[in-house]
Amino acid sequence: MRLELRGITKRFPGVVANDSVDLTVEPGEVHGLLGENGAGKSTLMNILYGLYSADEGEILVEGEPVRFDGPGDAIAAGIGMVHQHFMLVPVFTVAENITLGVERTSGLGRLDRGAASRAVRELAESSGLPVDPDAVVGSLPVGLQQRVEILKALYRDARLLILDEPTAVLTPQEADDLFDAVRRFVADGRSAIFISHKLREHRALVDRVSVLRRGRIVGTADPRTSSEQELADLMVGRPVDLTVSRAPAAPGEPVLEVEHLVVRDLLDAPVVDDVSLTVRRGEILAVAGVEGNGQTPLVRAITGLEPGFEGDIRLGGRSMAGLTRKEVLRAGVGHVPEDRNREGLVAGFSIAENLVLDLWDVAPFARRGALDFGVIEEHARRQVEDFDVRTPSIHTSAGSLSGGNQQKVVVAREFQREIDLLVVAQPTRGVDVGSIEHIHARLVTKRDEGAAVVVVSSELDEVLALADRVAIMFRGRLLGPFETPISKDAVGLMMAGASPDEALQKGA
Ligand SMILES: Nc1ncnc2c1ncn2[C@@H]1O[C@H](COP(=O)(O)OP(=O)(O)OP(=O)(O)O)[C@@H](O)[C@H]1O
Repeated sequence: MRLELRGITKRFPGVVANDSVDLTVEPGEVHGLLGENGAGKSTLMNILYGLYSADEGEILVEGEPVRFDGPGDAIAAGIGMVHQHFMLVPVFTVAENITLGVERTSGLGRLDRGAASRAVRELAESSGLPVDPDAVVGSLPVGLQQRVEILKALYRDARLLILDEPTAVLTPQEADDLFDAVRRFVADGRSAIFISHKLREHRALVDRVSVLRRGRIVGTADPRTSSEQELADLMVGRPVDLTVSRAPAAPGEPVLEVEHLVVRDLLDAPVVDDVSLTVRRGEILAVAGVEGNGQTPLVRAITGLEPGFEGDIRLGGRSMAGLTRKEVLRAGVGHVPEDRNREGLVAGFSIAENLVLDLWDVAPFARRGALDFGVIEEHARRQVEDFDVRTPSIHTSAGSLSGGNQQKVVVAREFQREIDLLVVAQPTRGVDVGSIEHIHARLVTKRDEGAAVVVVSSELDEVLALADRVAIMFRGRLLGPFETPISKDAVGLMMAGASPDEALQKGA
C-alpha cells in the first residue's frame, strides 16, 4: 500500500473539517477526491503534506507510520504537491525552480547552473514532460508552470503526487496534457491523488474516487462505471439537477454599449482590439474564449478598472469614460471578478463585512453616517443561507473559508445589489456542481428581473448553458455575437482561432 490514512480528524473553530477519514492509495493508482465546497478535501491534503497536523489519526506510507511536522518531512517521505496557486519563483528559471533547495554544487562549492540545467533537461525528456530548463518561469503559460511543479516533485523523487484542483486554471488542451503527464507519472508504479469539481475529469483520469461529505468519507466508486449523475448525487446526498431550465430571453432596451473599444498593454499592443457590442435588458451575453485572449481587460474596462481605454463604453446611454471604479459600480454595475482573492474579497474581514464591502456607507447598512450592525448581520445571515455558504458563523473571516465558499460570498454580494448590468467572470470556478446549478439559476433570475448580463467563461458547458447570445474572443478581437442555439463544436473551433464561416460550417 502506497498510502493509508486511518481515522484522520481535524477540527477548526466551529467545524470538524475531517471526521475519522480512512483512505488508501495503491501503487500505480490515480485516486480521485470529490466533495462539495467545504467538505474537507484541501484540509485532508494539507495534513498529508505536513502543512496542518491532524488532531487524531495516523498516516502510513509504504506501511510505515509517519509523522509530518512540515512539508519537508512529507517531501522526505516521497510526497509531492502541485498547489492551486503555484509556489514557484517567477523570476527564476525552470531549472532553478526545480532544483531550489536541493542544489548540487560544483567542487568549489559554487552553484553549478549548467549541471542543473542539464539534469532538468534529462529529467524532462525521460519523464515525457518537455520544458525548456532555461526559460524564466514567469514567462511560461500556466500549463507549463504546472508541468514545472510536477517535475519539481519528480526531482525530489516523489512517489505520491497530490494535485489540488489543478485544472481550474487550465485550458481544455492544457488539461488533456496534464492528464497525460499524470498517467505517465503513475505508469511506473507511482501514485497520485487528484482533486477536481469536474465529474468528467474524474471519469477521464482516475481509477477510484472517494467522496467526502461534510468531513466524512461517504463512499468510494469506480468513476468509469458510475455516471456523472450518480457521482453528483453521492457527493451532495440528494438528487441534483445538473441542467439549468430557463425561458427564452425577452430583451429590452440596450443597457451596455461598447463601441470600438481598444485596451493596450504596457507595451502599447492592443489586447482588446476594436471591440463593439451591445447588451440589452433581459438577456445574457456569454463571452467564450481561452483565457488570455482579451476577456480580462474587456471586463476590466467595462467595470471601471481600466480607465485608460480608447473608444467608448456607455451605460444606459451615459458614457463611462473618465469615471472611477466606485462611480461605475454606483452607476448600476455588479461585477464578479475572476480573481476573487485580489479583487473580490478582503481575507481578513468577516463574511458579514465582505457582503457589504462597497455598500457599508449607504442605506440600509448605514444611517446618518453610522453603521447599522443589526441590518448588516441580518443581511449576512440571509445571504449565507441563500447561497449555502458553508461556514461556522457570519463572523468567520473570509480567508478561512474553503475556496468554493469564498466564491459564493463574492457572487452573493454582487447578485443582491440594485443593478442594471451584471458582469461575471468565471463565476463558478472552484464551485461544486450543486452550487453551480444554484448560481446559474440566479443568473437567469437576474436576467428575468431585467438586468443585462455578461458572462465571461472559459468553460464551454457554462457558456452554452447560459447564453442567449454567444461571442468569442480570440487574440483581442470579438467574433459574433451569435444567436443560440449554436453548436458546441463551432464555438470550440472559434475559441481555437477558426473563422466564423469555417467554424459554423465544420461545427454544424
Ligand atoms: N485555516 C482554517 N481555519 C479555519 N477553518 C478552516 C481553515 N481551513 C479550512 N477551514 C474550514 O474547514 C472546512 C473544510 O475546508 P476545505 O478547504 O478543506 O474544503 P474543500 O473540500 O477543500 O472545499 P473547496 O472545494 O471549496 O476547495 C471548511 O468549513 C473551512 O471553512
